[in-house]
Amino acid sequence: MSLPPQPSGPPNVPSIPSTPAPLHIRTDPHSGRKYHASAALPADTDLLGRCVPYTYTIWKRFRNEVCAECWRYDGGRRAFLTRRDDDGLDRPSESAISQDHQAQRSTGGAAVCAGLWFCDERCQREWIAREGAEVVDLLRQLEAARQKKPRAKRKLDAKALQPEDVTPEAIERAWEALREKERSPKEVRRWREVQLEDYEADMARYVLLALHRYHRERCSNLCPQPSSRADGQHAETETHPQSPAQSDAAKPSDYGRERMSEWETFAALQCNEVQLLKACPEILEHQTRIYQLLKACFGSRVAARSNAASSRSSLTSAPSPTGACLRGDNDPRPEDALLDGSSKAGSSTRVDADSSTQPKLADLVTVENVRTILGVDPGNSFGIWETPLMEESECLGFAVYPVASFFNHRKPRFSNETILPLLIEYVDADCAPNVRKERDGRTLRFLTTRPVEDGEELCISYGHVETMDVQTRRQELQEGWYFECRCSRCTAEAEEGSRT
Ligand SMILES: C[S@@+](CC[C@H](N)C(=O)[O-])C[C@H]1O[C@@H](n2cnc3c(N)ncnc32)[C@H](O)[C@@H]1O
Repeated sequence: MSLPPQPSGPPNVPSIPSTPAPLHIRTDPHSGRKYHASAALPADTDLLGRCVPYTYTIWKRFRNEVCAECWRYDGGRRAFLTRRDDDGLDRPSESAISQDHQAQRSTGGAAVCAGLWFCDERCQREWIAREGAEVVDLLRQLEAARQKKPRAKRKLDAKALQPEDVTPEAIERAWEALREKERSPKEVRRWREVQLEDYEADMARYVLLALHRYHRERCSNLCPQPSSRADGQHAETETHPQSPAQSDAAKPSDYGRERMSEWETFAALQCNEVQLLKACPEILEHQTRIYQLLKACFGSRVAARSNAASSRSSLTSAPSPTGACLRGDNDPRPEDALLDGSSKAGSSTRVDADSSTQPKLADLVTVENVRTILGVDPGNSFGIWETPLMEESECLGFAVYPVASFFNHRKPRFSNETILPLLIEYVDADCAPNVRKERDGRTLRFLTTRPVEDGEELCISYGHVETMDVQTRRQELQEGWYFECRCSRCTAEAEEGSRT
């Protein structure tokens, strides 16, 4: 599902790109949007600067071996990870309260960990400054819903779709059923009991981080407010797969606009929901369970209030020292403030007087947004691979870098369909990637591998397929990224194969 690693290139390249970025987006009816050079560029041109992920997840298996900030991994050794969650940071009230709150769900009253480990205080502070201090509490709540022990495999819903039944309409019906159910607060409260399997909890973290980023953008007025989707209708599908929330965000034609918000760019990425579910129909059930839990914990203010109320009684019997001196009994709970969207980066535990007009995280936990985020992963995300990259490198998780996801894999050959197939060695060079990717911590950089002409398409390689024969290569790209590769090399080799 995630883009595999690229070999690293030389490190001696500038980190700041020339501005404005020397590339623009064009659209092709078959391969969608793609980058082109806006001018002749020398080798080693830094095309996008340092790209940071919009959202990511580290698989649970590696979570206590990888720094959540710089993604350092030391072959499974953990000695370099000296900080955890927000431990040691001066953030008394929310943390203490939320841990107490979570004690309800954890066994034996032990506080639930948010699942964040850091090299040192610097990494910890950087992560918290970027993501928001309140996210630590949100992740704690989410982790409390992770199954404690893997159970025997859950019996899949008898009505689960079969691959041949997977159509956009069938998927829409499944989500519409959830929209119907969530009209009942009682039903949503029941969803709080959902226990997520590891895969589901890891994906839920990815969704939650994206929703929270979107929320922060709206709080800083960087992002348009979502339009009301009471009818639950999705945007009309254009020639290229569209995200469910794309009409709230950008159309492909919006590219080139002066400034798109990060959420708009993220939500405008190609949606591979149908392709993913056709390949693995059981994922739909995982996705709906992720939604139920997120809705119940973070999207339902009714449920959140009752949650906060029961937490209040547990606090009364065992108040945390810091919480007790910071709040009066009638003060709003930090959990309410968080869901009301009035807690800005953990700096305040009070709900402002005008909180009703402020953006609310709860309002973003919608079927459309969650489907958009889940639909972006397959085919757009980049694997977080152990470095230096080797044959046996571990894939530690995945991340989405919205602006980086418009690079196509090699140059598709569409405009010249009528040209007789060229010699394979020649077309290989013709469509060979002219951009390489480098990872430094959590940032990615994209650099030209050779001089590029004005207007030339800029493309990367999606990974380890390069040495495979054309059939295997196309199959890998189809199964991993859901497209039939139309690059000159694949096209020519396939034509050659069918002639011989
Ligand atoms: C990471 S996205 C790249 C951006 C994409 N073109 C878009 O409009 O969002 C990957 C998708 O681009 C298209 N694509 C990329 N490289 C291609 C190629 N060599 N041949 C055909 N389609 C390609 C496929 O639809 C693929 O699923």
